[in-house]
Amino acid sequence: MTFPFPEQPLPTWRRAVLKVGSSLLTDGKGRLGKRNAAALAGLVSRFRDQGREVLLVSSGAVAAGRGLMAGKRNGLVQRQALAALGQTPMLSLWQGLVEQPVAQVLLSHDDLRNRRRYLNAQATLRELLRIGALPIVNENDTVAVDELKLGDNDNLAAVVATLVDADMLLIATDTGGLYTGHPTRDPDARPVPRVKEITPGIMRMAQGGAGTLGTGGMSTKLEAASKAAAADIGTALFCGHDEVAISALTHDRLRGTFIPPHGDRLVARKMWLRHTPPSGGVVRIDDGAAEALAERGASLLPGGVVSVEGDFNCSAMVDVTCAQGRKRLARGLVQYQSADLQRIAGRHSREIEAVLGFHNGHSVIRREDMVLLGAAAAVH
Ligand SMILES: Nc1ncnc2c1ncn2[C@@H]1O[C@H](COP(=O)(O)OP(=O)(O)O)[C@@H](O)[C@H]1O
Ligand SMILES: N[C@@H](CCC(=O)OP(=O)(O)O)C(=O)O
Repeated sequence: MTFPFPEQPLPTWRRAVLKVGSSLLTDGKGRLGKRNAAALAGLVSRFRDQGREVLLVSSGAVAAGRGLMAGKRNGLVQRQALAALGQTPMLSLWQGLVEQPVAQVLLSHDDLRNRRRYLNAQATLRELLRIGALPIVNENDTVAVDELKLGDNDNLAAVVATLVDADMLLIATDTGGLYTGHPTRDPDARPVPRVKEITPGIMRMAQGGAGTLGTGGMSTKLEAASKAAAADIGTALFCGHDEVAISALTHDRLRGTFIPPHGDRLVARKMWLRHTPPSGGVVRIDDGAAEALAERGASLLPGGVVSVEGDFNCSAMVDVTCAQGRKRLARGLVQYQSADLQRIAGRHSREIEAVLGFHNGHSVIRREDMVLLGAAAAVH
């Protein structure tokens, strides 16, 4: 019996990388299975309805390839062939479960070491998010020989999170999160809900590698969390087959392990936002939006905008105030210039493109581009 994880609040985020490993995508016979993927695809869709962006890092190509061929094939070149065979079935599995179009992105170490290719990968991923596709990233196993391998998809997910400037790394596992010892083999193993820092002692808790299908297991998840924390991205480990844990995430609650970011980047960014010169522009918002900003740390959506004052460009620093009066609630960088913002004020985010003929994202001011002022700042 494994002990359950307590529920805890999870810092709100706007763009996340969700990593799903082979063990969650295969059935008992090692074939590609739909059950867990369906619940996780549902989670991706709910995040999208909430106006958040998600990229998927999905394993399962080798397992899917193995499911198609009889006999054992474990050498490098055989795994590469299995990955090539299984890549399309893995992608089709996801495409059958989400409404948005899925986009296949295969990366290798070389792509990320070369600055031009790194920037190209970054631009493509951002464009895919902008047009509403679901990027599904996997290692390009077919060309990645051992010394050029990124290694495993947990570490790849941390690299992708940094690449797209995500503010959360969500790693689904086949167990509840990190335990003090192996969850099924060690009867004394207890849940670890929060890890402040990945020390050698914490690494020792993760024993052995993954099962026969994956390459990761818990130790690569901790390595990935450590990389993400250094890039100021928090990591949440949760059970990818526990419906309650999955649904909790849509309310920014975690049943699993949280590894917080180191925090320096956020502090520096908030400082910078606080001191960026104003453009003179004012965005007035209704009470619901004011509450969402202060209580839930949400981005400002066009639906909450009541009126706009002043002439400003996209990316200008504006004051966010109540609908009446001059009380300043926040300041932030706008995604739309004043004339466009006037036209989308009060509208739903999904109407933006129809009204303006283009789309700069769901938000008027993204969470990471905003700093709360006065009493509201005390909450977030
Ligand atoms: N301390 C630990 N806490 C949790 N899981 C651990 C620990 N040590 C080893 N493990 C193993 O790691 C597995 C989690 O990785 P898993 O989700 O299978 O990986 P992948 O995503 O690579 O398929 C657990 O099921 C367990 O077998
Ligand atoms: N690229 C491989 C997965 C490698 C991997 O890291 O697997 P896992 O440990 O299950 O996340 C594949 O698609 O099968």
